[in-house]
Amino acid sequence: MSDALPSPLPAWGPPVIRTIAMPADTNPAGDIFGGWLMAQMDLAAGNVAARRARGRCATIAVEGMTFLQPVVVGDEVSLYAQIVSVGRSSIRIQIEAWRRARESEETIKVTQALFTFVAIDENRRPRAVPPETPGSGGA
Ligand SMILES: CCCCCCCCCCCCCCCC(=O)SCCNC(=O)CCNC(=O)[C@H](O)C(C)(C)COP(=O)(O)OP(=O)(O)OC[C@H]1O[C@@H](n2cnc3c(N)ncnc32)[C@H](O)[C@@H]1OP(=O)(O)O
Repeated sequence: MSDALPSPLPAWGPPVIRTIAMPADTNPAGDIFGGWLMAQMDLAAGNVAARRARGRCATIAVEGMTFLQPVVVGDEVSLYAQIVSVGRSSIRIQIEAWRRARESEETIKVTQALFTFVAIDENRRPRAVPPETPGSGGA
């Protein structure tokens, strides 16, 4: 029998990014800066979008950005992503960030948002997202 604690993590597969919150990422109050978390979410979603679109993508919108719990220095922060839908040139991706305190197995959802990316060409104009291929992601 396993001693592992039950985990409510999203069933979206492994995190796209896992990183450690560092002192340089704090706001004046000493907690982790929300802008740093948003940047991590943008990076994670952008990585998923670029993989699905097989090339460059630009963030066009962020909906429902919600900060549920604070993150503190030393936390392990994991970014989970799921493609929600794919349009002609756009890809919508749900992102959640979860924290794990350094010396705990408890994981807590700290932020969530819906990012929309547009696949762009070399002139930064929208291009069609190519058909899905094995390994390029869902939806
Ligand atoms: C060289 C290396 C490459 C590979 C590298 C891989 C690395 C991977 C990791 C990096 C990960 C970092 C990721 C950071 C990504 C940025 O930081 S990007 C920087 C911030 N974003 C920007 O500067 C974008 C600025 N905006 C623009 O340039 C233009 O709006 C765009 C994006 C070119 C779109 O042009 P547009 O004429 O407005 O587009 P339009 O044809 O009207 O609509 C296009 C689509 O967007 C949808 N749309 C339009 N407005 C909205 C809206 N408000 N909300 C939702 N959807 C909308 C439309 O419905 C349409 O969807 P489809 O029907 O085609 O599916």
